[in-house]
Amino acid sequence: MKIAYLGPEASFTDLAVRSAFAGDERYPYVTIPECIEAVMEDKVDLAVVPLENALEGSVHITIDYLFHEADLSIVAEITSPIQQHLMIHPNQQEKWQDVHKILSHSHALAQCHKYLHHYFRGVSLEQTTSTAAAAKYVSENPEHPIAAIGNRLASEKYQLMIVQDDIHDFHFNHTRFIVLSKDPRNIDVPISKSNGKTTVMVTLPSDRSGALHQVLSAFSWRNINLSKIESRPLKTGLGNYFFIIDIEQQIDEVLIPGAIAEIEALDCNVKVLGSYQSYTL
Ligand SMILES: O=C(O)C(=O)C[C@]1(C(=O)O)C=C[C@@H](O)C=C1
Repeated sequence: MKIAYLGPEASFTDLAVRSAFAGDERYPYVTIPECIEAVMEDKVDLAVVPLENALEGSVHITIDYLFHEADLSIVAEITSPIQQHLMIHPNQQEKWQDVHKILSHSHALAQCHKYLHHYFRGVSLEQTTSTAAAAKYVSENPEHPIAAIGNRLASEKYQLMIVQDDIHDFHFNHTRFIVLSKDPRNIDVPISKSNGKTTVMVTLPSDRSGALHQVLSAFSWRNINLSKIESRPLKTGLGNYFFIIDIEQQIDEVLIPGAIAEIEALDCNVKVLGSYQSYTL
């Protein structure tokens, strides 16, 4: 299979793809929308993109793109531990504490916020398209006093030196990656499997009091466990939102379809993004 991922090589997304799809062909793309479009345009079979980090929360571009732009299904979820390290070009080894700029993905910078505030106050932070893109940039600019934040594979791949390891602010740092496909299908990944999940996106009728409460009741009285609900702007005006809801079980024949039918009868719009297995690295 051909698999698009947020690259370049040695991003955290690449690490997840290497573990879950060891024998498959990997195709790096610069941005998350480019990965998603590669599936829509049949350039690849699947795309793997980040969805949520335990410290920094959702990757909004992924959620928004799936709601507004793409008609794809989530076919698997891969949760991976995330360890962030500070790395520099070996030419800058002596002066690593005096770097002028630190580059990384916005989520990685946020995961190390306390560390950066404490040790690199006043140093400019620059966002890159991924942690691996930051490492690659540092390796291509050996004369600049700059550093990147990323994983160990990136330091090896781009021949950088790790000067501080495990700089993420909280020990429990995990990211959920989703596997996207044009058709709902079963993807079997040779890593440890936990319970299945279903993700839906719900739009409420405008201006009806209690609508969200009624949506949640449709799940609650059926004893369907939810693990996440988050609102995102509909982009039609202030105060207009859609909701992304994670259900802690795979779609069945009765309970979830029943809840969806009840929610639709309330004039809500429901889109099932996927019903899939959850894997943990
Ligand atoms: O930049 C990378 O290496 C990515 O794969 C992206 C990403 C993210 O979007 O959250 C993935 C995992 C980490 O949480 C940091 C960055």
